[in-house]
Amino acid sequence: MLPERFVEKMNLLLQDEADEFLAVYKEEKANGLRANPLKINPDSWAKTAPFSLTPVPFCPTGFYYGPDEQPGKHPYHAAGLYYIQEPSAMAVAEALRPAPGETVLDLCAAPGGKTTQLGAMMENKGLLVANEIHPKRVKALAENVERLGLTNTVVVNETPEALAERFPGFFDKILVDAPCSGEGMFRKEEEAASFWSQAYVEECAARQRRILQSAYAMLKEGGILVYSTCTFSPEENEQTIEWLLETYDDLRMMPIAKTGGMEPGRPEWTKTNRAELEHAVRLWPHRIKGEGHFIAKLQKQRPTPLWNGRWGKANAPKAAVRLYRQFEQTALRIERHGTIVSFGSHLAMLPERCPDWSGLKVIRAGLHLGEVKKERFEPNHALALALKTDEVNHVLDLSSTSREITQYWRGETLPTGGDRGWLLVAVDGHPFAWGKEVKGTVKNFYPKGLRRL
Ligand SMILES: C[S@@+](CC[C@H](N)C(=O)[O-])C[C@H]1O[C@@H](n2cnc3c(N)ncnc32)[C@H](O)[C@@H]1O
Repeated sequence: MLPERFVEKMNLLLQDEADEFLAVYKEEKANGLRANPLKINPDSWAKTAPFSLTPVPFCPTGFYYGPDEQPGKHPYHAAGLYYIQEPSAMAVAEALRPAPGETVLDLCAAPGGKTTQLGAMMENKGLLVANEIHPKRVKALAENVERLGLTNTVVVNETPEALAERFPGFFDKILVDAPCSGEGMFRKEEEAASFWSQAYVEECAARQRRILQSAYAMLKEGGILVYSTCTFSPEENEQTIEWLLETYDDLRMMPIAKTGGMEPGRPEWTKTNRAELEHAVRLWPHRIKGEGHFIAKLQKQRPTPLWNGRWGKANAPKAAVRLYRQFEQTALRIERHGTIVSFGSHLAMLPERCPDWSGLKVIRAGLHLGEVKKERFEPNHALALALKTDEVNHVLDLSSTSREITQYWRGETLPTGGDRGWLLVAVDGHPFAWGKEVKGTVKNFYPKGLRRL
């Protein structure tokens, strides 16, 4: 059931178009997945995938899948070949499109739909900071970052204000995918509709402004900000951008290409009626196949002193690094170069040009290599998912339709007859998890919390 006042408000805003807009709430939602170019070639994979996929017009790695399919339950999902994402949400990272090597912040990042898309665009080069304020939601973000094989990403659990204090003028590109009243989620999550009120819309708008103040402070001169919501209210969209342009007179709106049915922002829904608001885009559920989004892109012009904080330094004990290097020499065919840091008994390799994070809450810093346990090195699941099968000496490749892959996913051991030590269990050639083959049996190293029970 749609809130009555929401229906009245949309009728006023959309007038002749309102019936068409409101009718979509009676239809089935569209389902989408975004193929992960860090692991597969999206186009060729889509042709052979075990789902019926059709392209999303505004995202080259995005596909719609049918209402009866369940890609979330397939082992390819666990192997990080794709991310299940509401189709219109796929347009947001496309508008920012960071290049490999840039310094990028995703300020409101959980559960990681846009982070994983940005990381793939960056080809794991440069630095991507994925921040989430809520301690529970940040866990899902870290899991998705690992599953998709991101190695240049630092997952952080901070407020935007704490980050702004530490990183003024630091980032080339920032995404604020803001917490919003979620009017575009009413079809996907019925609960979102029960939260809705005009007062809630206004509360969200005030919070968005606070978050944007922090984002602005963290941009370099010439840096680019993308702001997005999954709601339709002008208060949280055009009016938020109007406020931003009035507050920071050096911010310039940049046009976003209006592909695949996207429409311009609506200046007439603001006080000042600035024509440049048309550079923003609206994805309407009655115009595209998806739930709806608003996206705006802006560039900072004001001279901003460059960040001059401290950089991250290697601090891992030599003995621990030696154990990792021994593991690398026996199990892998590659050597990874980078700054290795320790968190207790755990080792991680930092992304390029990574700042010092002391005093801030970091959940995951770059690539989690593994842990030293009783003088031995145990590789982490994240390392398995960041490798390619030809980078590992021993691979146990299982078919996605085999009983063994389901057994392994459940946490069972597998009899193989060999004794090769660490090996990479793969599904149809894609890394799935670590296993340790000892005296004829592969011991299961699929993380307990991720098992499919
Ligand atoms: C729209 S969701 C982000 C979705 C995510 N970007 C994705 O693509 O998967 C907005 C996020 O902002 C977080 N949030 C809530 N209040 C916040 C605040 N005051 N500052 C920053 N983030 C906040 C929420 O916990 C939520 O995870």
